[in-house]
Amino acid sequence: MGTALVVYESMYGNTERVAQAIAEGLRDHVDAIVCEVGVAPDTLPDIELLVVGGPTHAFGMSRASTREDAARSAARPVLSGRRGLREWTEALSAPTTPVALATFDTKVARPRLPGSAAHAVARRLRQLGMRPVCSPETFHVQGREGPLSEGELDRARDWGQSVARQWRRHGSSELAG
Ligand SMILES: Cc1cc2nc3c(=O)[nH]c(=O)nc-3n(C[C@H](O)[C@H](O)[C@H](O)COP(=O)(O)O)c2cc1C
Repeated sequence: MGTALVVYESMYGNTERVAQAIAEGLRDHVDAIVCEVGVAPDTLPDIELLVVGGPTHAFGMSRASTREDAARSAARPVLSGRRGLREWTEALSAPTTPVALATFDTKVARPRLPGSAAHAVARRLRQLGMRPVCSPETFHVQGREGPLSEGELDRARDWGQSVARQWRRHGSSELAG
């Protein structure tokens, strides 16, 4: 059984908490490492399952300008101010071995806005040859800086378990096809 890597972007810590909960769920089935996007590797040797998530900013993945906006209003330094999923995936090399994929994002619960960082990053990673095992998933926060809506960490743990189960069911060879 190979290793799973969870890469997250987070300004205020909400997506980071979701990523940690997803990794807990994954670990019922597979070894899982969690990595903040600023220090995520640009190649993926030995990774069989990649789980990627970040906050939805301006209907998609963050940009330098939206991260600056996020930092301006924050009481503490933001976690992923320097590099987001967009910049990481631009630097990422296409894997030479099959990599299964699952993506998630966080969004405000209200108002319900269109757009999704999870869909956007999935599109980019599919272009690098990765194969999604499930649809992108969204977890909700109560306001721009959080907190997470009630029950979202439990849902994230369950989703992590379900991603690992679907990955095992499909098998990496079929996903590579
Ligand atoms: C600049 C900026 C733009 C945002 N745009 C959206 C948006 O288009 N849709 C949405 O649902 N939430 C939006 N949000 C709310 C973020 O999704 C929310 O801050 C995030 O889920 C919190 O996660 P984090 O603590 O990991 O950064 C935006 C937040 C910021 C700071």
